[in-house]
Amino acid sequence: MNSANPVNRRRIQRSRSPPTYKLGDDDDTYVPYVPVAQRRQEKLAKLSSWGRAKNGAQDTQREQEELEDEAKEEEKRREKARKERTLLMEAQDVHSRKAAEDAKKTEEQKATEEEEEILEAIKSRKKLLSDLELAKGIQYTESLKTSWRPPKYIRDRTEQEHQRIREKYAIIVEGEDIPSPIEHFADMKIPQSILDYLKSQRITAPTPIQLQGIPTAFSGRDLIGIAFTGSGKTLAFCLPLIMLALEEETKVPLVRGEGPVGVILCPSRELANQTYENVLTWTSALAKEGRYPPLNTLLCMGGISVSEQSHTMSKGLHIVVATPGRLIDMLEKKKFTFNNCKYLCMDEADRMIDLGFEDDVRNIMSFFKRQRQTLLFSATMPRKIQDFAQQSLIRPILVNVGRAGAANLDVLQVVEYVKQEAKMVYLLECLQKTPPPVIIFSENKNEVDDIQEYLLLKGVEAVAIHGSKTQEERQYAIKSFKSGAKDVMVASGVASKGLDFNEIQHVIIFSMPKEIEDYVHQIGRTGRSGKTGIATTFVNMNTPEQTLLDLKYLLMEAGQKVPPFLATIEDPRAVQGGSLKGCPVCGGLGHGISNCPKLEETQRRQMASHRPQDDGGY
Ligand SMILES: Nc1ncnc2c1ncn2[C@@H]1O[C@H](COP(=O)(O)OP(=O)(O)OP(=O)(O)O)[C@@H](O)[C@H]1O
Repeated sequence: MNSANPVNRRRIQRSRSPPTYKLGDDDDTYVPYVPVAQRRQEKLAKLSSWGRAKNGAQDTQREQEELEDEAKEEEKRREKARKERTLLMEAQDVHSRKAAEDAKKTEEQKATEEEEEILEAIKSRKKLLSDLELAKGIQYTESLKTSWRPPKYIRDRTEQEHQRIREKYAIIVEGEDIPSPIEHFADMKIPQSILDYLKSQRITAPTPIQLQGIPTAFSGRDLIGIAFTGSGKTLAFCLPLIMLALEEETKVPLVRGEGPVGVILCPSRELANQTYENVLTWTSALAKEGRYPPLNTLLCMGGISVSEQSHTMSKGLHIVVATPGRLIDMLEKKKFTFNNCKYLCMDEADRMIDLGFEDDVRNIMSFFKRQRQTLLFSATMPRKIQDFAQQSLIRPILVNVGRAGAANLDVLQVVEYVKQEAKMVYLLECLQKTPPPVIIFSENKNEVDDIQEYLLLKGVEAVAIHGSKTQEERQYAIKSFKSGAKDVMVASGVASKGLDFNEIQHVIIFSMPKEIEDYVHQIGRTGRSGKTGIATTFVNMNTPEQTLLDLKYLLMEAGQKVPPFLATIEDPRAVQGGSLKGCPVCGGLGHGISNCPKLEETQRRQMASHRPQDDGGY
C-alpha cells in the first residue's frame, strides 16, 4: 500500500502541482507547499475512490483516523500560531504602551533629576559661615544667652495656648523650643519711651511677624522671618538690636574704637539709609526719656564720605547699618572691628545670600571673633534658600506669615494688556486712577528716563531713580518724593526692595519684571501697614509666557481677578501631566526649577562674573 507512504503521496502531489520556481538543478527533491485543506480534500477524494474499490473497511478506517489526527495536529498548530500571534501582538502593544509611558516618564524623570541636581547644588553650597569658622570647623550649638524673659503670666501659658495665638495670626513656626508669641508691646518689656514713640506713629499693637519675631530675637535665637511686604519687619529686627546695644552700654559703656554691638546688612543704599533713619528715630526716642544712655549708630555705605562720619566714629559704636561693599572696606581698613559684635541681621536676606552677595556675606562673617546671633528677614524667601540659610544658623526658628513670596492681600492687583507703543499714552490715563503719590516701575534704566521725561513734558511732577544716577540724584529723588514735593517717582528695581514711602496710593508696573519675586516687592510699595492700595501692571506680547503664568497663579492665590487673556494661558506642565508645584528656587508658581528665570539670571551673572552693583549696594 504505497499510497499511504508519505513519499509516494508527495510524488503524487508533485505531479499534480508543478513547482512555480526551481531552486537549483540539484534540487530534484523539492516539493511545493500544498495547503492542508487542499491536501485533505484530495486525500478524502482518493480514499473514497479507494474505499469504493476494494481495500475494505479496515484500511479506510485507518486512513480516516490518520486524517483526523492530521486535522487535529493542524488545528493545534493553528491554535498555537493564533496564540503566538496574540502574545506577540500583546507584547508589541505592551511594548509600545511602555515606550509611550517611558517617553513621558523620561520627560518627567528628566525634570525630576534635573531638579534634584540643582537642589543638590544649592544644598552643597558652602555654608554661610566665615572662612575661619569653616576652616577650623567651629560649630556653635547653643544660642546666645540673654537676660530677657517674657512676663510670668506668658511664661505660664501652655504650648497649646501659644499655638492658638499663632494660629489666630496665621503664624507658622518651625524650630526647637520656640519662644512664646506676645500680643502686646508692653509685655515685651520695651522701654516706655519707645512705646510712646511707636504710639505717636500709630503703632500700637505688634503685627504678626513682630509678635513672634521680637520675642524670638529678644531670646537670643537665630531667626528667619518671612512676612508680607509692609508688615513691619524693620521694627522686628531693629528693636532687638537696640535693646541688646542698650544692655551692653548699660553694663559697660563703650568708648571710642569699641563696638559695634550689632550690624544690619541691606542690599541697597536706599534701604540702608531708610533703616538707618528708622534706627535713629527709635534710639533718639529712647534717649529722650533721660533714663537711658544715647546709642551711637553708623550708616556705612558707598556714596557717603567717611570723613563726614568722623563725629560718629569718635565715640563707641553701637549699631552699624551697612551695605556689604562699604562695610568690607571699612572692616579691612580697620575703621572699626567686629571683635565684640554679637548681632548680624540681613534685610531682604534672600537677595543678600542669593545673588552675588553671598561671598561678601561670608567675608563679613569672617570679621566676627565670637559667636553671634544671626537673623534673616524677607518677604520672599523660597524654601530652598530657607533650607540653605538654616544650615548656617544655630537652632534657628523659622517664623512665617503667609506663603513666602505671596503678594500682600491689601493690594488690589490689576493686570492690563497694553501694546508696547500705547504704554506711554495709557500711562497718563492710568495716573488718573488715584491721587498721588504714585510709583512707576520699569525694568530698564533708559525707559525710566524716558518715562520721566515724558511725564515732565506732560506737566507731571516726576522724579526718577535708578542705578546709574549719582548718589545726590538718588537722594534728591527719594527725599522730594517722600516729602510730597513730587507726585510721581519713576524707578528701576532699586526702589522696590523694602523702601517704605508714605501712603503710596498706586503702583504702576510699566514693564513686568521677569522674576515674580520682583513683582511682589514692587506691588508691595503700596498696601503697607494695613492700608489698601492699587497695583496696575502692563503686560503684552513682549512679556514671557512663563512670567504671565507666574502672575496668573499669584493672582489666583491672592483671590484677585484674573483677566481673560491670562486665564487662557495654559500651563505646559498641566498639559504634559507633570507636577504643578512651584519653583523651590524663586517661589514662582507657574514653573518648575528647570526653567527658573532666577537661576538663569544667576548663571548669567556668574558667567559674566559680574557683581550686582546695578543698584548701588556698594
Ligand atoms: N505694629 C505696627 N502697626 C502699624 N504699623 C506698623 C507696625 N509696625 C510697622 N508699621 C509701619 O508699617 C510700615 C511698613 O513697615 P516695614 O517697612 O518695616 O515693612 P516691611 O515688612 O519691612 O516691608 P518690605 O518687605 O517691603 O520691606 C512702616 O511705615 C512702619 O512704620
